[in-house]
Amino acid sequence: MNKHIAVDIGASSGRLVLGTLQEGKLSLEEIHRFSNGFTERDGSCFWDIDYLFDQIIVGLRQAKALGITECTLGIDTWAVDYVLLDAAGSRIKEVYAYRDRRTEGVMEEVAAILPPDTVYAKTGIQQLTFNTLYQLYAHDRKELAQADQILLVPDYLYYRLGGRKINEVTNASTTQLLNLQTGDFDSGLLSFLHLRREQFAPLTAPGESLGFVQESLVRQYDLPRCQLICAATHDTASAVLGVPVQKGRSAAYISSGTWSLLGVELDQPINDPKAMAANYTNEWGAYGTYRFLKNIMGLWLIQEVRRLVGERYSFAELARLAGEAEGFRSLIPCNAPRFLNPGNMIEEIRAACAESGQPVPETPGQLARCIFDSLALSYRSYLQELEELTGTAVEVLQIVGGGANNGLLCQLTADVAGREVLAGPTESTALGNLAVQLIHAGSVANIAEARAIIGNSFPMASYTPRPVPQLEELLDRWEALHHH
Ligand SMILES: Nc1ncnc2c1ncn2[C@@H]1O[C@H](COP(=O)(O)OP(=O)(O)OP(=O)(O)O)[C@@H](O)[C@H]1O
Ligand SMILES: C[C@H](O)[C@H](O)[C@@H](O)C(=O)CO
Ligand SMILES: [Mg+2]
Repeated sequence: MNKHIAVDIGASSGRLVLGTLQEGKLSLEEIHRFSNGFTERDGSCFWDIDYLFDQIIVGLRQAKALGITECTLGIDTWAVDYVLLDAAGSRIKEVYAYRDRRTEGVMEEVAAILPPDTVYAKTGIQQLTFNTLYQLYAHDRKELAQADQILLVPDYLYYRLGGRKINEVTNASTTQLLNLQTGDFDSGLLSFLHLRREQFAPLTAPGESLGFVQESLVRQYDLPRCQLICAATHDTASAVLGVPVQKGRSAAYISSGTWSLLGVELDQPINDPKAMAANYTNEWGAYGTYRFLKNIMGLWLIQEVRRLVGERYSFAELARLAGEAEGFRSLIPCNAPRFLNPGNMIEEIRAACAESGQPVPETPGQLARCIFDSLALSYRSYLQELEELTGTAVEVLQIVGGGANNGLLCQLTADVAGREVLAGPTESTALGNLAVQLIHAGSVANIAEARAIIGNSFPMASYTPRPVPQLEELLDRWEALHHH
């Protein structure tokens, strides 16, 4: 089979992308793109998982209409969120979105019972209020006890298509329940949650075949014959696979989308006390690697501003307006919990600026510039921490994902971080998803070859650092903001 389709569903949008490898070049054709997002109902936040499944079917029908009669298919989505199945394999409940406020205070409550350093030594996963560990702790215990199977979102979509129940390892690691030493769900953490191992599925690695899309679906919807290949189903794990390698230069990546995930790919985890104090994570990567990274609030900030000012402003337009606004006029501590899911992001940003005695952004351009300036300074700070924790200096920063299209943010990042930024591929997640399929098909030998092909197929934009006037003063302001 030489047709390969990546299903990449992020928190803000999803897409089905056809990958074609010809004479050493990989090309992408977007077959279907759709919006995604959670809705608030009676004070809770839910994803519409049936809508997402339906969009996959729509995309596959379009692939068939394009003449694709058979293909392989890989699925990746955002992390941590889960689906409960009953013994008949039916979904028990709506799928909570990780920005739901039910986990507020839970991390602290659990920390009073389970020492965080014990959990970090076991799992190496950063403390995020919405980790599956905390979501399950907050979940109704009776309902959890009824769950015959707990699948993460992409596992569930595979199950709906092919009937096979798995927990794919890269995404399973984001639950903060996988034990680095045993390579399985940690029995102590499961019993803390009153859960049994058999309520989870077999841990499965990227590259395994998961059978075919069920014949009943193929017939009912006139779909291609699809072999399901287990992708690196955490979208960030796929994004990292899609980052071209910089020969001879040490690089770090930023997977820049709803979140900005800044990190490096390691062969061994770093879960020592220093890494814990800096709240760096060791999410599992494909092929036995680890994604040593940090979650930064990311372009969620501008997504929310755009939602409020009106979607008549494209992201490109907001970046242009930001470019016309005064630089470093107002800054926000991007990773502060207040920005995780405020009712009104514009008011939250304005309040944060007012409270810290800074000019309050008024226009969309000023708001956007405040966000991009602040993200760039966040990247600089966390990059410095990353270098200290790994003991490796970073020469080049590779920004992939939708944020690679934001030239202003890429340039600001190069300026304040003082190193070259290489931007692209925008669709690194889909490319990493396809890479696993191509390796499974034997068309590509390994991930190193896949990354070389991606680098040769998708040119990257280079941003070299420009001098930042009064940089020292600006960094002092940035520091003060975090101790405000
Ligand atoms: N032309 C553009 N100019 C500026 N910013 C852009 C442009 N195109 C996309 N973006 C930025 O990219 C973001 C979307 O990135 P991306 O498509 O990687 O996210 P996603 O895959 O939908 O979600 P997730 O991050 O959850 O995977 C938008 O929020 C926007 O800020
Ligand atoms: C909630 C997760 O940290 C988040 O989804 C991030 O890991 C991700 O998947 C970004 O797309
Ligand atoms: Mg994405």
